[in-house]
Amino acid sequence: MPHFIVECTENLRDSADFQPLFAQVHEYMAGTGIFPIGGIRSRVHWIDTYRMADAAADYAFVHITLKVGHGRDEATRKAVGDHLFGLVKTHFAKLMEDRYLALSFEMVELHPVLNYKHNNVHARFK
Ligand SMILES: O=C(O)C/C(=C\C=C(/O)C(=O)O)C(=O)O
Repeated sequence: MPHFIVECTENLRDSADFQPLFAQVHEYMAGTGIFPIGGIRSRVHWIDTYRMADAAADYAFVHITLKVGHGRDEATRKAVGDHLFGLVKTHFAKLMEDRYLALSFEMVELHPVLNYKHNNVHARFK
């Protein structure tokens, strides 16, 4: 972790290109100096079964959960969240002009004790 976890409706599969967004997210997070690059992971879960609003149009949504370790103060987490949601909004700005789309983002702190890690990627960046 941190985990940048995207839930995205299947109707965006051809138009939402996540790799450029992930590259920006990783670059920013690593650049803050408070997230170890070897722990940053991003992924998309495509959702093929959903209902949105009145289901009367081809609505789409992207919900992102960022899970981070315990201990960073709220001002720090807020600054990170504000920046990341800004990247997300910019990434989807054109699509937002063209179709119905709901974007949302939340940051979740992992439990200070019940959070288990075993990761040999960090050594590569030492
Ligand atoms: O503390 C956490 O679990 C999340 C985290 C970093 C995690 C790793 O580096 C890892 O799983 O190897 C964080 O910095 O928020």
